[in-house]
Amino acid sequence: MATCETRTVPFVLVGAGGVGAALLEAIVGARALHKARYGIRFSALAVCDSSAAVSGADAAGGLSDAEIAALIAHKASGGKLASQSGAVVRPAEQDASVFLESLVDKYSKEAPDTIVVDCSATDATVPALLKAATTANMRAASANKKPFADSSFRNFRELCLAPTSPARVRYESSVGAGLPVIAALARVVSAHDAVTLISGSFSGTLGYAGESFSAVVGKAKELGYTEPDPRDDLGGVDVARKALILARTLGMALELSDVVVEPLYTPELAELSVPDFLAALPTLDAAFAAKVAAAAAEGKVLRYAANVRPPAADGTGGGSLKVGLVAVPASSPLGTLSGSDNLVEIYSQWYAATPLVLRGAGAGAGTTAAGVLSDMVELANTRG
Ligand SMILES: NC(=O)C1=CN([C@@H]2O[C@H](COP(=O)(O)OP(=O)(O)OC[C@H]3O[C@@H](n4cnc5c(N)ncnc54)[C@H](OP(=O)(O)O)[C@@H]3O)[C@@H](O)[C@H]2O)C=CC1
Ligand SMILES: N[C@@H](CC=O)C(=O)O
Repeated sequence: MATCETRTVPFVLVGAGGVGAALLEAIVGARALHKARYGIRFSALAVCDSSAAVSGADAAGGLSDAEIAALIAHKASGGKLASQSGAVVRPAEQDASVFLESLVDKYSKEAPDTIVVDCSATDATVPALLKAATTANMRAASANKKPFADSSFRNFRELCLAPTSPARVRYESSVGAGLPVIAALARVVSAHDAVTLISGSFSGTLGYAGESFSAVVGKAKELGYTEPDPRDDLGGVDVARKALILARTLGMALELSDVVVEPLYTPELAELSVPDFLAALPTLDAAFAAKVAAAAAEGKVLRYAANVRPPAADGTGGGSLKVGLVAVPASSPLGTLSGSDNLVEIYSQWYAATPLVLRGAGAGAGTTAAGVLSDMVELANTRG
């Protein structure tokens, strides 16, 4: 019987919170499948949190599965990686982006086919991801939206739209978590099927928007759906980033400031710290409940919806991005969403009367990590 050699695929993980830990767990759980089906074994060369990087030294130069399990337990108990023995601690005065870029630089020399995986929620990863996207055999996968929605379309173009990029950079979980939204859109784009509209609900947290406001936000936070800073969710910025990422994937040269955003909280609350902000949320309950009741009186429900409208095929109109609260019929596709479900409808030349629809869990550490892992397998399988 022929034996299939197993190829080691090294990676560096930035971010060891809910999604990062779920990813490590999923990688260890998928070892037998990855070996049998793809002939690969992922090896964690380093894992970073906001304080430090820990690296491994098993036969493939990575963390052993026992070390990964201990790291996950340490993070779950609220620990910092800086307290782990052998950790490379980021000096307090060093900018996080410099620390991460120099780490990626080191591995670009020691293990040139490393995949840099971003499961953090910081834009400090931009230089590290750009380095991975533009260095010989390196690759990048990200659940983090910020680098893809940052202030420079130029960065996005270098990360995702350069001719070599589709095989080098994946950011599937940045929109709709594990739902293959970017993959579906990329196929539509590659077939020159002009997209006329992308619409739906792109927030797991705000999918709950029909119930008691503060209780629902608290529940979403407990379930790990909210951003590390939940004001990003409630201010609409998280959905705006997702809309922008979809627009940029279509090639639209837009910035976050081009998105028309309707926040769900008042400007005074924006000034508060996160704990004070969460404590103040019940003050919004009565006004929100009144909106829910007004919609219900017309057989409607409230949803936080997004619309990405590209310019018309004849070049007229600059295109528009809009996210905000809408009242929709309770029986409509958007109206029947529940829990953390997302709905993404893509209208195009070939999906004109009936859109291409992706619907399902749009938040949660497990499904988000699954999307990242699938990105990593694709990157490992598409080496030049
Ligand atoms: N949760 C979800 O449902 C989804 C999340 N995402 C995205 O996934 C990402 C992670 O989300 P989640 O796991 O829930 O968030 P968490 O807050 O649980 O984890 C974030 C992690 O990033 C680390 N981090 C912060 N700054 C840095 C830095 N400078 N260098 C290295 N690591 C850093 C944190 O470190 P420390 O532990 O020290 O604080 C933490 O480990 C986010 O970008 C989010 O938008 C995408 C889709 C769905
Ligand atoms: N905070 C986000 C997480 C996924 O992107 C959400 O609620 O959808």
